[in-house]
Amino acid sequence: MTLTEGAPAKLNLALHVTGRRGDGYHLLDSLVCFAAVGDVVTLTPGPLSLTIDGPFAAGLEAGDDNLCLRAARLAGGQAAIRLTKALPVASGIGGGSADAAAVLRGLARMGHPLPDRTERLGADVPVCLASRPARMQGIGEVVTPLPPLPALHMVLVNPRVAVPTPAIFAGLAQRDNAPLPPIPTFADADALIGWLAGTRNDLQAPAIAAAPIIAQVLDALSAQGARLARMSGSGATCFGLFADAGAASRAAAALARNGWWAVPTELASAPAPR
Ligand SMILES: C[C@](O)(CO)[C@H](O)COP(=O)(O)OP(=O)(O)OC[C@H]1O[C@@H](n2ccc(N)nc2=O)[C@H](O)[C@@H]1O
Ligand SMILES: Nc1ncnc2c1ncn2[C@@H]1O[C@H](COP(=O)(O)OP(=O)(O)OP(=O)(O)O)[C@@H](O)[C@H]1O
Repeated sequence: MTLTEGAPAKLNLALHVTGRRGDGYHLLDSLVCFAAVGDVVTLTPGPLSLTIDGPFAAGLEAGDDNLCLRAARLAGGQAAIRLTKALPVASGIGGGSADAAAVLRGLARMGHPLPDRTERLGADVPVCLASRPARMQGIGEVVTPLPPLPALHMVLVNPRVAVPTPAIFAGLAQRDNAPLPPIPTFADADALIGWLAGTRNDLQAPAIAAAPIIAQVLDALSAQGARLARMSGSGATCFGLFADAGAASRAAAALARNGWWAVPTELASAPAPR
């Protein structure tokens, strides 16, 4: 029996860095949601193994360090894992964490309980396990589910530059920023976009310093009519929020002409409850 689990892209709609722990990890306060685009993981009972295919398979090794295998070992699960990699690697949308979470969800369906402290696999793994809108705090291990968000028409854009997360945190000029303002229940996309305007991604400035093309991506999203354009995670993927699905599709087609990965999408539907 083969199980399939989606591994949707994680988006940090807002990301404030509020401090740093003694071990160097940063304290975060983030509004996280998930997009309808993502990797796909299938699990077939049997000895542990991993094969990778899909458009971004070439950027990734299937060795012991792969987060799919690390997740399976942490859960004590045995399965032949197939990862179809649709998300660019090291791009701020949680690809590896989403894959690890999908493996853990699949193994849970096969009877292997979820391990404790999944943030050891990656700071984004706890929020990716839920794969639904949430506030993420601590270093990523404190996940508070939120009510469903209003429908969003989005474009994700990656200029095909891999950005290593540690270097971006190291480039922060200030580490003790204010937390997010209180998160209301948003009546519609206008209300959400209005609230987001009062928030930031604190990693955006150091990421632009490391990879200036990110500023071009943000400008290009705005020029295509995005009502809000911002970077996700530690970059380099940026998202734009658009008025409707047609506007998002037209913007993605125009941005793809730069040779960038540019996909129109919407919010993911949440995975079935376990
Ligand atoms: C930036 C975010 O994408 C926001 O959602 C995540 O916090 C990063 O999550 P991730 O890629 O799963 O990160 P990890 O693989 O756990 O950490 C990579 C590196 O990023 C830095 N790191 C990560 C998370 C965090 N809260 N503080 C950090 O300082 C650390 O140097 C760490 O060694
Ligand atoms: N299954 C996997 N998918 C992607 N990257 C993986 C995977 N397993 C291990 N990695 C390694 O993890 C690193 C981070 O990749 P990932 O795509 O998770 O970053 P990211 O999109 O920046 O994530 P985040 O938003 O959580 O910071 C890469 O350098 C990659 O080599």
